[in-house]
Amino acid sequence: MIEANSLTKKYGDVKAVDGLSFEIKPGVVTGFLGPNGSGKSTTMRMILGLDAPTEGSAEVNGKSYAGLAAPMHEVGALLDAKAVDGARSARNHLRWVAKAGGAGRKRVEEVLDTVGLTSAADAKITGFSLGMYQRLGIATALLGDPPTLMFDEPVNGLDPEGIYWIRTLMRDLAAEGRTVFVSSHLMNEMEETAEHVIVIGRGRLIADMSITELTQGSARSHVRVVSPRAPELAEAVERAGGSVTVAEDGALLVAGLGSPEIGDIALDRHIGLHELSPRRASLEAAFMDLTSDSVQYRSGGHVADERALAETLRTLQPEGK
Ligand SMILES: Nc1ncnc2c1ncn2[C@@H]1O[C@H](COP(=O)(O)OP(=O)(O)OP(=O)(O)O)[C@@H](O)[C@H]1O
Repeated sequence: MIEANSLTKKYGDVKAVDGLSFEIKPGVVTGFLGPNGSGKSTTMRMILGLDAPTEGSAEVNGKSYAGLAAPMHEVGALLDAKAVDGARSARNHLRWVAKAGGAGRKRVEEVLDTVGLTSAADAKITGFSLGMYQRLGIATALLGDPPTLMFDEPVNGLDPEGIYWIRTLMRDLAAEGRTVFVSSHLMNEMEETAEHVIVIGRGRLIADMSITELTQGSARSHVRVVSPRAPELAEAVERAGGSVTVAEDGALLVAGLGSPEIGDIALDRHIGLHELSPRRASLEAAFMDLTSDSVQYRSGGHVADERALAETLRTLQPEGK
């Protein structure tokens, strides 16, 4: 569990983090989404006691970081994967950290295995690829077998295989009941990894909600239906309260009713279905809907203003889009 209460950090006149309050719960991966420079790293550093808040506070498992008796066994973090002594081997680096934090040599071998670095464990770290650095950073975070984990942009610069590996690991760690808090500046990345998102812009909270909540509420979520008796089905679906539009290929796009209801309507009338597929709005589209709502909306007790949201959205698109 991680808790931030009115967390604020000023660097001179710049408010890097501005009154952030949130609670990160165990058992799910929570994404921390915000454009570059929005204050994600600073927030994580304050949670880890590496930066002092100007105002407010942060707690890990109910205590401030400084109050944790055995920090390595309470929270593990990957902030900057390259911040290690490259002259050492991965095994020696981990042994050194383990000794300092109170973990045994057996645990070092376990984490090397978890991250797939056993065969490279005795090579000098300097020769590592970025992906291997990330794996080593994750191994270090896991050393104390902590219930809370934080990863700052862990997939940056990784190839698809590395990204897939990290995503799976995070979900597995959350499924074990751990608190997993992971930052990214890309919306599509978070959509694949997290169940819940905290979105910030310019150091301020913009949204704090589950991805399902966000996307199911979006008008862009619909069910795609293909049937040889489409017009008849469309009429029945509309009578049942669904709204239907027809795609270019003749498929019905139904909003307002779920697949089970549409399937039952078709069955009652003995109408054949060739396709019945729920299409969830993308996280990106759902956020667009929020902006176009033109009203301010509340999240986590904070009011997000439209301009901040629109500005944040613009910078959260996948690169090259
Ligand atoms: N030590 C520092 N001194 C002065 N300004 C800082 C310092 N650290 C961060 N900042 C500023 O605080 C703001 C937030 O930075 P931060 O690194 O927390 O953002 P971020 O969301 O993690 O972005 P990125 O993904 O680029 O790291 C930025 O404007 C940054 O320039």
